[in-house]
Amino acid sequence: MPQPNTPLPYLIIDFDSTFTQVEGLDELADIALQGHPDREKVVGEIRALTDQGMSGSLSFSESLKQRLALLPARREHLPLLVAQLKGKVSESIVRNRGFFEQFPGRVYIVSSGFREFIEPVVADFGIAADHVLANTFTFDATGRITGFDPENVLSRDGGKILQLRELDLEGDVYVLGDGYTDYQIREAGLANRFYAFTENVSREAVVARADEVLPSFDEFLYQNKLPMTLSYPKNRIKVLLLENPDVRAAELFRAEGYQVDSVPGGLDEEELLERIEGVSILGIRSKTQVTARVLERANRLIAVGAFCIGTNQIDLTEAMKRGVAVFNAPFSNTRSVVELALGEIIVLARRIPEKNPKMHQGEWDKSARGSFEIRGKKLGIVGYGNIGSQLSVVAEAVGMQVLYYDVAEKLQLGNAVRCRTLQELLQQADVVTLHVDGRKDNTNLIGAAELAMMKPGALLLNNARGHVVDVPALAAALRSGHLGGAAVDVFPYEPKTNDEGFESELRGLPNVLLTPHIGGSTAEAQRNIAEFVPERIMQYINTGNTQQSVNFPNIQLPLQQAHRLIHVHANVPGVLARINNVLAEHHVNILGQYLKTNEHIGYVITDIDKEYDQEVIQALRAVEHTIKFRVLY
Ligand SMILES: NC(=O)c1ccc[n+]([C@@H]2O[C@H](COP(=O)([O-])OP(=O)(O)OC[C@H]3O[C@@H](n4cnc5c(N)ncnc54)[C@H](O)[C@@H]3O)[C@@H](O)[C@H]2O)c1
Ligand SMILES: O=C(O)CC[C@@H](O)C(=O)O
Repeated sequence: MPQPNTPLPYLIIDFDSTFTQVEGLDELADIALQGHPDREKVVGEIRALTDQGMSGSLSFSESLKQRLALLPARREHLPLLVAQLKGKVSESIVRNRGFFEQFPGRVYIVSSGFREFIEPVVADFGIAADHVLANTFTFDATGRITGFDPENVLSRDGGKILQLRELDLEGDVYVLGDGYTDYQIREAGLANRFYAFTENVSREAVVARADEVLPSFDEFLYQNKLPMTLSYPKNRIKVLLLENPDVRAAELFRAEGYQVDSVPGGLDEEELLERIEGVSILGIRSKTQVTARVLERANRLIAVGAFCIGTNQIDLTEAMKRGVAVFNAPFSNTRSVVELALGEIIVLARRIPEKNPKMHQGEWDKSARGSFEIRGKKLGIVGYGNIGSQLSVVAEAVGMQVLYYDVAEKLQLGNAVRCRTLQELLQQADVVTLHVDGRKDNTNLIGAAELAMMKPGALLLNNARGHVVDVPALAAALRSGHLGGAAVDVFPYEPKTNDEGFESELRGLPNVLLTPHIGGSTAEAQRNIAEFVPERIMQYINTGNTQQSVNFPNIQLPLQQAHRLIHVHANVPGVLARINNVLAEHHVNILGQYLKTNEHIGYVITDIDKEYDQEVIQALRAVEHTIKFRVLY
């Protein structure tokens, strides 16, 4: 690791809920009370006492005394506790193990917890026993923990202050902790700074007094320009989620340590322009337009997540040219759309959109007129991609004969028959269903001429994109009775929120089923999407893997013991050579490298074998035609 530029201050680090994610005594209570009939009640009481002691509402020594009195713990419980705590060290501390191993002499663990479990946990990080200042248990002859050594200064109120006085450290002292007793060291003038560590727990009273708040240890290292494993603290990564993706998405981003902001509904361009600065990850669905103007304003944007299939709402080329990777969920809601389409075919074939409102108005209209079975009927699928081809299988299973038309060569599933032209399909199908993508060229793919080619009484479904169908022409074909019905889920203009009204020429027409773009709106699909998209984005941020990005060259380089650099540049000759010259000039050896280009950009992942210094980084950033450069770890 590179050396810090200035002498390192002494770091006084609390153990419970700071070095580890949990309170040692709470964990011990859990172990000691296994099988105890009042386990939950007693553990709850112990936790409450811990909290009161930490926030300063109960004196520390009183809190400790009362907790130990409630605890039927024994010496033989301690190895179990240590093993448990080793698995619960705070994630950012684990991540920066190298820092502790490099500077063990500058770190003290000062804790009101107990040496018996602290010492073995921190030893794994190179922190020696004489840098652990903590209480010690007392035991009776049978091995039961009876209390604590009252001679130890840390068992008293203000114990940490007394301990720091005894230590008498020379030079700067910084305290990192989650409790009031940690802050007291600074208050007593024994530390230059107090950092409230909130990765595991955040106490209002403590945060209010802190010089700085640390959502992670990375943030401390970053602020103090100290060597760290990540190049950038995750808590500085801001996520903006629009259009209500499933809550799981925010949960996953938060669990990764990112800051998450959500705005229900969509934002129009002006509103998004106001919100986009400083955002690293933007999450949208089908409504939000990510335009060139938005991308220009997006000064920190790393990735856009489309929490849906369609990405026609995003200026993909502009995003690519600005080094912003876009990810979507290409098949998380496929099945939901297929099920909706199948339901719609049956519902239209039975003229339910007419019969259902009549029933609600008290009208009994029992008749078979215009109603038919779908068995044996011809289903024409336009766009035989993920949705189209899956619908093909399901429709055959209920006895339909499938025809399909696709501009690309596609694997023909089951007994489906390929049509060589759209016209061929339109002329034969009893039901036409659209599943083409939302590319601009597909605007008005189905207009008056195409509708006229359809069989009299045929049905049309559009669950793809609103602009694919010429809506006035469709309305005319329905009004004239040429078409027997239609189901439409997507519209050229869709309301921004549920508070906005819906206007369309299709309203009130016979046998027309209108739905508010809910093809993919099922619990299963939304959950799948909310897991799929954040996973892809986090993989990109953490490893550079762009597999399944819709606008970046797809690269995956296996992880290895190395430092990883990623570089996005304009696709002009010689950039890779220049990157490698910089590395060679700085005697940096390349362990692995993968470059892939497309018509606009080149994307290269480089693994190097040794510590990089700021000079190499600056030189790489300065390589001509660089769009984005990031050091991952
Ligand atoms: N209603 C909803 O809620 C909802 C949900 C999911 C997806 N969608 C939309 O459904 C559509 C299909 O999704 P998918 O996942 O199957 O996409 P996909 O990319 O897998 O398939 C689209 C297919 O359409 C073909 N195609 C494109 N233009 C064509 C044309 N003019 N004629 C014939 N074939 C053409 C492509 O070659 C491709 O095979 C997309 O527009 C998507 O945005 C809507
Ligand atoms: O949920 C959405 O907003 C869009 C759903 C669908 O059109 C998609 O593209 O996946």
